[in-house]
Amino acid sequence: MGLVVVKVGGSAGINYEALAKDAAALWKSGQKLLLLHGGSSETNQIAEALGHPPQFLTHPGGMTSRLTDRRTLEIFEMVYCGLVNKRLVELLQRQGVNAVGLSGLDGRILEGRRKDAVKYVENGKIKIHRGDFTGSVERVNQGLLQTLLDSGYLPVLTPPAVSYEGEAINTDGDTAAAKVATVFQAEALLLLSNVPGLLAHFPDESSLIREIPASRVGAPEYMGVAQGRMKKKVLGAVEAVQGGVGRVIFGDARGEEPISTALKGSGTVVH
Ligand SMILES: Nc1ncnc2c1ncn2[C@@H]1O[C@H](COP(=O)(O)OP(=O)(O)OP(=O)(O)O)[C@@H](O)[C@H]1O
Repeated sequence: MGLVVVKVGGSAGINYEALAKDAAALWKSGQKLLLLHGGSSETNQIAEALGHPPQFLTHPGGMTSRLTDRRTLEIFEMVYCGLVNKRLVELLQRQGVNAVGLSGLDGRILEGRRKDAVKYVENGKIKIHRGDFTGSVERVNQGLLQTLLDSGYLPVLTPPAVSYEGEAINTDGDTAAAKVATVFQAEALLLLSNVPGLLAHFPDESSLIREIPASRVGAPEYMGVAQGRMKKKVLGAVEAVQGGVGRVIFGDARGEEPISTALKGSGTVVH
């Protein structure tokens, strides 16, 4: 059995207990897993509560990202590395799985270039925001992850990543997961979120796209229907399938047995 990489989204509605239960059952049956997670919705809530509300930048291509100044980075770390990561590790430990929670900073697991200056659009004009702590993952410390897996530990990974200069950088979890899956030549990459999969007419859940041929996933008919951050998932899928990952599945993490259900082919399967 090959490795399955599972990215659990951080939008509202994720059933973490069901996810941990399912992961534990699969793990005990011998399925090697590597988990990554997000935390965007809880980060927004806690940033509000702490009086440093989230701000988002819209890039010239239409993609949006969180403006990450130093204070935002600290709040991001509290939620991703603290709250969400330890929640998942605890739930897995309760299920008898020896999970190890690590950020991309630890052991330089997820490494990339810091993008200090970010282009964004405001009132139709392109502007530059400086001093951002963001970047995308270019390298994965596969050796460390393999050592953990070989020793029977289930790695639970989270952003931030680390820059080549050693700074913490906010990075997109979906494309980071795609990078990890590619490096491992994983059997499958699951991108689980609070929707049934890629919807042709978001938010109409009955418009689920069931299957996408790997050669077509980057085409406008699919890229075009993904709005906002869903675009990152489609980009991640393109990278993974082109990089040799067996299949990518966009699945639902709100119900019972979310990993097994996705592996059985519900959701949107890219192969
Ligand atoms: N065509 C589409 N099909 C399905 N979802 C879509 C589509 N277009 C936009 N979305 C939105 O994308 C969201 C999922 O992306 P998002 O990045 O918010 O989630 P996540 O991965 O769960 O969170 P995090 O970034 O914290 O990991 C859905 O909640 C939905 O609102």
